[in-house]
Amino acid sequence: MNSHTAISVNNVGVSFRSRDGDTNTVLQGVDFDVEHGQFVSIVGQSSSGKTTLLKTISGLQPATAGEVLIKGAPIAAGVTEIGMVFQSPVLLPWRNNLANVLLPLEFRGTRDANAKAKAKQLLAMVGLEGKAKRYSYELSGGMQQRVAICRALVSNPELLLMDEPFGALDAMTRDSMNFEIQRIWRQAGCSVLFVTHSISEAVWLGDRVVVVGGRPGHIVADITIDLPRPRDKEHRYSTEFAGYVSEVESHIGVTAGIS
Ligand SMILES: Nc1ncnc2c1ncn2[C@@H]1O[C@H](COP(=O)(O)OP(=O)(O)OP(=O)(O)O)[C@@H](O)[C@H]1O
Repeated sequence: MNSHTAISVNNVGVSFRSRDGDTNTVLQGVDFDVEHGQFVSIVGQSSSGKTTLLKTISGLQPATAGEVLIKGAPIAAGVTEIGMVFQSPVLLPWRNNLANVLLPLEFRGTRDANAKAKAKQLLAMVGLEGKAKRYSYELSGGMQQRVAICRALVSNPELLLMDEPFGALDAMTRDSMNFEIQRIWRQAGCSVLFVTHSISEAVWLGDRVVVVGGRPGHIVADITIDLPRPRDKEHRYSTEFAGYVSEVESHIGVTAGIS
């Protein structure tokens, strides 16, 4: 760990015990750091433990071995430093979009005089400035996911955890959200851990692609993606991009992608 390290995952293991007493070790010896402001994509076969890893980093799932440190401190102390976005936006239908964004501050009792302005500023950042008073049922899937991203960012988290955030969107919306999240991340200045089933999405977005594999799950590859930023469409058709996709595929153990 150095002064730029946002998060350290130190030799983490997670086991579950079934009702009949069997132990299922899902993760073992998971060890990696994320630098402040880095975008790290996580890929791996289904059931390899990617969601379990994100939950453990967020503190929702206790590690049975090792530890997770956020800026050098145990996660329990720094839980407000983390924002989460899931595949489903899970917005409360009786609250308008602005009130949904403000929700984490109300839960934590940290809503202050500037909160509303901050929430409005985030909605404007994701292109929803005119939708603050609208309700989730009035928005498209991509717009709902942008509100969920604002809700995750409203506490100025050090780390944004995203678990297949665009998995439920149609291909064209997903494509535009890929551009959006790149812009949002650069503006927000936080670190991102981004789980996806799409290898090309992982490569296109990531500073690194971390591959989880094996039984129990561990990190089988950690590949630095040395493509220029900001990334645009032409990078997806470059030889370098194709090379990275092929390298990630070889570590996952598939030849035709995983979704
Ligand atoms: N609370 C739990 N209790 C028992 N087993 C669990 C629990 N949570 C996850 N598991 C098991 O851990 C393994 C990894 O699950 P996880 O959801 O982390 O995988 P994943 O890589 O995210 O999968 P996918 O790509 O399909 O979403 C699975 O076998 C799952 O059944």
